[in-house]
Amino acid sequence: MVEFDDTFRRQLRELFVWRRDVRRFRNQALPDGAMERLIETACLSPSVGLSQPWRFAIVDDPARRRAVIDDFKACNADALSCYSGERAARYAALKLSGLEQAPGHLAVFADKAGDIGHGLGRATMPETTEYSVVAAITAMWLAARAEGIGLGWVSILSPQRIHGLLDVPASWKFIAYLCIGYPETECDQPELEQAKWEHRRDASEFTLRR
Ligand SMILES: Cc1cc2c(cc1C)N(C[C@H](O)[C@H](O)[C@H](O)COP(=O)(O)O)c1[nH]c(=O)[nH]c(=O)c1N2
Repeated sequence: MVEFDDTFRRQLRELFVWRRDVRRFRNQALPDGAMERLIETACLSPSVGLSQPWRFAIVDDPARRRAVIDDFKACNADALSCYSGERAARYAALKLSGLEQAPGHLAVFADKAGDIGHGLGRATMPETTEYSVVAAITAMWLAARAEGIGLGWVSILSPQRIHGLLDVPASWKFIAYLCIGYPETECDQPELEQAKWEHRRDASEFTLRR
């Protein structure tokens, strides 16, 4: 039995406050085993029916990394073309991935065909497979920050192209591409808020009582 005290709870709260989506990385390699440790922690996450549907591809191959960066550039140019005027100028000024600098590249998938868990909880809500993988990514995000390691989620990518260029099983659905490394700076405010793209709102704005 483990008990958590007030000091721990305060620190845990600080961890939530200081976790950031990181796009700017220092030129410093990750220590040996860090990526594997983060994956192990992610695998402690809840999953529907204990299905453990998370699948990981550590991307070290320079040609594959380059292809991911090229895909990001193409998708980001397409995204920019959807905005106009001042919003387009703001979008163009944002840094939306640290793919070029991050020492660690990790693609995360959900196995839609795995029979671990025997289908429990998924019959009426098959999307709970993907939800479980997102829960694991959130755990990894926080575990990384607790070690001073930054994680940045890149979704400005073509799932089909990423799937193809990483040559993973057909049943794996692409969920996230993560950049992992040491952040240039630490901050308690989201970068998109600093850039005045969007601001954080109070929890009461998102909560109904019924
Ligand atoms: C599913 C999903 C997908 C993305 C993101 C997040 C999540 C949850 N975020 C990061 C996102 O912009 C960031 O979380 C918010 O701006 C809040 O900032 P903090 O995470 O609190 O620093 C993100 N950021 C970015 O620069 N490029 C991207 O492609 C994405 N994609």
